Amino acid sequence: MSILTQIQKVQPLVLNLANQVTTQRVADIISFLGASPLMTKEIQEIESLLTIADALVVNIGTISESDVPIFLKACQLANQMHKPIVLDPVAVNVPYRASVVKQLLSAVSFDIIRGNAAEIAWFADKKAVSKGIDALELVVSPENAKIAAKKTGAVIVQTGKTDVVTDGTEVLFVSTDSPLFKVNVGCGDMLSATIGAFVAVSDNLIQSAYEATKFFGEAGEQATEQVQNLPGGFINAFLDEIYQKAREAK
Ligand SMILES: Nc1ncnc2c1ncn2[C@@H]1O[C@H](COP(=O)(O)OP(=O)(O)OP(=O)(O)O)[C@@H](O)[C@H]1O
Ligand SMILES: Cc1ncsc1CCO
Ligand SMILES: [Mg+2]
Repeated sequence: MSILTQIQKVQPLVLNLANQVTTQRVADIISFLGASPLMTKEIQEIESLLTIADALVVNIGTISESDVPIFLKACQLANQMHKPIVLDPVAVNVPYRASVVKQLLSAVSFDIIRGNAAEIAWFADKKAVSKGIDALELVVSPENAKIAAKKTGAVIVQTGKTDVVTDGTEVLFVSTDSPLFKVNVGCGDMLSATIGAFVAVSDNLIQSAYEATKFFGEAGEQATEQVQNLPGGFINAFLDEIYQKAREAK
């Protein structure tokens, strides 16, 4: 049974510490995939929510100092409960965010880290050109992704024109031609949530990360074929593709 079919069967609960920009899109894609999204910002309920959750997706996109305790507690409890964690280290190249992620890395094991080329370069201790949430480096470096995987112990999904998925040894590639992914803010956040839904029903980290990334890219290519080269139409066509492809897997 494919991981996508397994999602339709189990309808896993994906718990999100989401950012304030793309919360709705992240909830939508989890729901359209056949899984169940839940967002929280309340530390007092994090233990009970993790008890019923199948995976945790942690996105630092709009993190502030008062959020750090819930991020730490959620991740530590998820580790204790053996629930998989996906980290989206939005703009980790910015110093404050780097200090938060260092704090998390010292206390927590992440199962999967999904970021753009500049964000993944940070985990590999390599210099990279970025501007806020955007990677400005066009060269795909499987080397950085492999180093990041070895340093963190996580499966790394490094996105760009070609996506690289690696556990530090095995390296898998996903190449899809959907340039409007770059224009629509939050496609990275949506991919991290998609990976969360896949890993929620599979113990195989690299396989779930790869299949989620491939599925996401293929839906993007099919959406591109349907719309004029405009971002608004693309995002709706893309979400509809996700929904249809997920239902076909039933
Ligand atoms: N130049 C590109 N051409 C085609 N697809 C791309 C390109 N860059 C990224 N993508 C795709 O866009 C999706 C999101 O990856 P991206 O690297 O833009 O994440 P991100 O920078 O974290 O995005 P965001 O912060 O807006 O959520 C992935 O599926 C990736 O394959
Ligand atoms: C634009 C933006 N700013 C913080 S998070 C976010 C969405 C992309 O991750
Ligand atoms: Mg991002």
